[in-house]
Amino acid sequence: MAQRSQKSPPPPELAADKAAALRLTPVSRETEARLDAYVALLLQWQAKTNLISPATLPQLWTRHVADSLQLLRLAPDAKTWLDFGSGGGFPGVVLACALAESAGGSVQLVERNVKKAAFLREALRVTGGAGQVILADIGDSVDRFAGQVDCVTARAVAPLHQLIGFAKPLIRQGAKALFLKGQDVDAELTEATKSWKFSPRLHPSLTGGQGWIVELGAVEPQDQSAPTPHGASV
Ligand SMILES: C[S@@+](CC[C@H](N)C(=O)[O-])C[C@H]1O[C@@H](n2cnc3c(N)ncnc32)[C@H](O)[C@@H]1O
Repeated sequence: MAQRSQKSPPPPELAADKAAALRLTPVSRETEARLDAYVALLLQWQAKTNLISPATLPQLWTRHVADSLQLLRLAPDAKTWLDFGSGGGFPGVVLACALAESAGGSVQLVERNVKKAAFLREALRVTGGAGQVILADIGDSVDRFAGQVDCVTARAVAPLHQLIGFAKPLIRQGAKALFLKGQDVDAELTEATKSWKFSPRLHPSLTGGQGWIVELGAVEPQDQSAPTPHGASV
């Protein structure tokens, strides 16, 4: 069970931001209690470790929590999730808090930074989130999850072409990919099509700004031996 927060209420600016976030992405009372515990821990650790950009702290709930929660409605039947480069826990810990309420739901959080992995473990412990932290490099660990993942996620970890390379074994086995991207999504898509054939669905972020979610259901490498329009091979 989530540990109910015994602290005083959040400062007024965070209370308004939290209300706005939960209007965008409503959650159960149980999930809200877990998220409260997570935010309290994150603010505590943030004082000594840089987990998120300090400039975004006043919008922690909308910029980070709701940004993460919005993925759930794009994969409503997904039970097993894998989050690449979870860092301070977005979207991985937020998803783990929400999935704790659904039977069989869980998230694997892959993070190579020792300190951040320790934070993620503590966040799962304090919130009772359904997940597990994997202290590893994505490239070294992803193969072992093929066939077991319904949905793979990443935010602010690597360019799209690299994320597709990491996720390819999972997507081939039926996983859906949901990658949170910013305003440079078009350039990233253009770059990725040099290496990969794919048909992305683009969802505008519910949290406003210039954010997008790139949804992928199938990827294949481009045929590197195909002749170019000038007759040379690439
Ligand atoms: C900019 S942070 C973003 C963290 C979080 N996803 C978010 O949106 O707040 C990128 C995180 O990905 C991790 N990371 C980057 N490349 C990785 C890799 N190849 N394997 C595992 N973790 C990686 C970094 O250690 C860092 O914690």
